[in-house]
Amino acid sequence: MTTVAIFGVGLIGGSIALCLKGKPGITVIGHSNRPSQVEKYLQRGVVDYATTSMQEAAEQADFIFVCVPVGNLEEYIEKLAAFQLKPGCIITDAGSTKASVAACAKSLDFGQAYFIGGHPMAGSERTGVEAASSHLYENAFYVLTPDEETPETVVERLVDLLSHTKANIVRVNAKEHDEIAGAISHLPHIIAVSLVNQIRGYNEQNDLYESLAAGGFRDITRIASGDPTLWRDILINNRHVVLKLLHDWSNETNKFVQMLENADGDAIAGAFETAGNFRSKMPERRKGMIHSAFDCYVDIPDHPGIIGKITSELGNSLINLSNIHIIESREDVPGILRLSFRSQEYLDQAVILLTAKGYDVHL
Ligand SMILES: NC(=O)c1ccc[n+]([C@@H]2O[C@H](COP(=O)([O-])OP(=O)(O)OC[C@H]3O[C@@H](n4cnc5c(N)ncnc54)[C@H](O)[C@@H]3O)[C@@H](O)[C@H]2O)c1
Ligand SMILES: O=C(O)C(=O)C[C@]1(C(=O)O)C=C[C@@H](O)C=C1
Repeated sequence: MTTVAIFGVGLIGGSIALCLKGKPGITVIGHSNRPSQVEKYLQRGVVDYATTSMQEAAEQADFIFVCVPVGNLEEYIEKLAAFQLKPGCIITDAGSTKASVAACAKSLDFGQAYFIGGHPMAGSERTGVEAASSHLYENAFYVLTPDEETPETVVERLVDLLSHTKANIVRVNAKEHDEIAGAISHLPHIIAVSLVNQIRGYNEQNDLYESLAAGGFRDITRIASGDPTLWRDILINNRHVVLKLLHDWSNETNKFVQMLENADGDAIAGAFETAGNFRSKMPERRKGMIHSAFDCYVDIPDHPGIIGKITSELGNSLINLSNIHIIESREDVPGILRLSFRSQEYLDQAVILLTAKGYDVHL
């Protein structure tokens, strides 16, 4: 039996738990300091067992996932080093930054246990176990940052366990990870927040700004609704990288200032063309890179006409679909349909309708 302990059963930890729970030979233990949370994990069926004792969860684990906010990672890793961990136990984390946690782990003595940094490149602006989904990591990239001293067999054991997430595992150096994550995740969050705050200022004088904001504004600003504490921690932790990126960003926006001052239409069109070409080359299936704003996943049994039936049910109830995508269908699992909507309202209506009609719907 393989025992997996998860510290921080929120969006990310809860989704890992859901990927692993019920798989042959795997038991999932969830930990929270708060008894009410422990109760909740059990009630929602996210874990097999839950406890408020960190030591109890850690000492029986073969794998430990630390999925707490970046600002609390080091304190958790330090506590783990004080326990009698099982020989061969693998500790990993899910933090959005990797260099500082890797340095912290390196400074500790885990006995015969190992630490390998991790970061699933998928998530959402939502938090908490309520937002967890067994489909979150499907087709996304999942970064591991083993160092040169981590034995290959140990990395392979973790990769093997993570195959249940259906993510693509990639190995990246921790420092390089932080530079890239800074550019493709941390900087976009800052841009989204600054943009929303700029418009919020105009809206104070005239609330038509808010009313007229349509697809473009909503698409680029969804991530501005991320958890403030979580993002505070990420940005402070990776501030040296992010500061350099903001400097480059300022140069990019200055190019637009110049192009507009010069009314240089060719340069403006050229900027859109270059960006469009690059973006269109990003494969759609890479959920971690680009994913639609309001998605749900429906398990579809292998019946002819089932997709038409689902879309008709939605159409009959005037629920507008913005996209539909069949995620690979394999012999051992039912097919999965990804349904995308333009608003949270349509998504909520679709989930209620399809669940009432007996479909298995996941967020
Ligand atoms: N949100 C994303 O899109 C995303 C994606 C990839 C990785 N991550 C990383 O995963 C980790 C967890 O993020 P999440 O989105 O699951 O957040 P979340 O708020 O949904 O979950 C955090 C969990 O940690 C627990 N926790 C334990 N100690 C805590 C403390 N002192 N303060 C606050 N919470 C504490 C919370 O109870 C909760 O269960 C973070 O390190 C984050 O950087 C997030
Ligand atoms: O899709 C989102 O809402 C996310 O914010 C996910 C996202 C990202 O920026 O892409 C956020 C933080 C992570 O560490 C990894 C993924």
